[in-house]
Amino acid sequence: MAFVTGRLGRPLRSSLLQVVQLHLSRTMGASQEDFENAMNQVKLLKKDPGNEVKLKLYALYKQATEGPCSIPKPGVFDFVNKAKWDAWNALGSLPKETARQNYVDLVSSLSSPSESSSHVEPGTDQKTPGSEDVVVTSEDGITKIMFNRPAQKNAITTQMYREIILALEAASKDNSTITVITGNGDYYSSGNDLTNFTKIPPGGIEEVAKSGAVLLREFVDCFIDFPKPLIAVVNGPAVGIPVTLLGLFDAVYASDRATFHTPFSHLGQTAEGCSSYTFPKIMGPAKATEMLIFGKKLTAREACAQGLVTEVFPESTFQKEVWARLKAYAKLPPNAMKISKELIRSNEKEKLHAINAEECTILQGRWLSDECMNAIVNFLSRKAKL
Ligand SMILES: CCCCCC/C=C/C(=O)SCCNC(=O)CCNC(=O)[C@H](O)C(C)(C)COP(=O)(O)OP(=O)(O)OC[C@H]1O[C@@H](n2cnc3c(N)ncnc32)[C@H](O)[C@@H]1OP(=O)(O)O
Repeated sequence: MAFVTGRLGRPLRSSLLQVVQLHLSRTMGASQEDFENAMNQVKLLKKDPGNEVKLKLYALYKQATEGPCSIPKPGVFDFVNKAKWDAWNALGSLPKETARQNYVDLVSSLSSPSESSSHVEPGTDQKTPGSEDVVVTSEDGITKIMFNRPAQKNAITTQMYREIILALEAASKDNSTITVITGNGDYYSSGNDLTNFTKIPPGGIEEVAKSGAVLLREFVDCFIDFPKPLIAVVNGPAVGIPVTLLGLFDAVYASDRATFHTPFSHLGQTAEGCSSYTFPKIMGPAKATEMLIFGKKLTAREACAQGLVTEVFPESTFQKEVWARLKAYAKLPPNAMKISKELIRSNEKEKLHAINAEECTILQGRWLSDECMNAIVNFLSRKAKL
């Protein structure tokens, strides 16, 4: 840890790079060969991935091969080309290498049934085969999206953010009535996988920060816009983004073993998931400050007293009680529930999108700060037993 002290800046960046060398096994960006393989895989997809995904693939392909969209915008009645142009243009100045990597990741999440989190047939009772990092099942009117990296405390990789986006998009349209997010193992989730920051593309750390902010914004937007009742079944401790997102859920059921921790200042980071707005609204600014600025960890009962958690259950009966209750809720008329959710949430949506955008812009800058790099180097050094 010698290299994390003193005045930072360039030396710290090179320290981060040194630590990153220890984590490089999974960190190389997609090669041209990976990209070409992915293009071939797309042609072999057994199922039509749907228009939204096809537009994403088109946009990423164009960005990866031609760079930012610079062709004239098609006319309003040229619906197909306008949708393609919009999708490409929305990628802004995303670097070619990142687009290539995102394309490869997206195809890999689609191409094998055991890999995709979002390919549960709508309305069917089935489990996604295989043991992947995000597992989606749909049963008894409930679509369950489960973090599934128990050995890493369900830390969320960039691939998982993308899979959850796809899973939420699919769940919003499937036949289920309610959607649940939960974790496998002893943790709900330990938040952003801090090794996400070690995948340094040719554009450097600036590019990591930029593409991270784009991904985070898209991820949180999906929660803001999710149309059905969204329930968190918090089976254990939660750190970082899985905590902040709770303000966008419709109900939060927690085991009495769960804890809620947002150590952003310790990490040189700032609030996300719209928590800079939802937390003060839910618990008042003073309690929100203790969590979001001072990193105070709450027990499940404290979080319930603050209004962040709906109800706490003893660990011994948690799963049984919560799922029995959710199965009963899932039998309620789906349209009435969706309309009521719309009534409760719609007047906040625009504001939440603006807050999300602002939080992501601020975080993009934070990720480049010495404070943040220092914290990540510290974590990686401990992990690498330096
Ligand atoms: C696209 C980018 C979007 C970014 C969004 C912004 C999000 C911000 C956040 O979420 S901030 C929160 C980040 N999370 C953390 O800071 C938690 C870090 N982890 C820990 O502090 C601890 O691991 C712990 C308290 C969660 C658990 O401690 P312990 O019980 O002692 O277990 P281990 O530390 O041994 O963990 C087991 C194993 O898991 C790995 N791991 C756990 N959490 C993370 C993580 N967040 N990122 C990466 N890896 C994690 C840990 O390193 C161990 O791995 P190993 O066995 O050493 O290989």
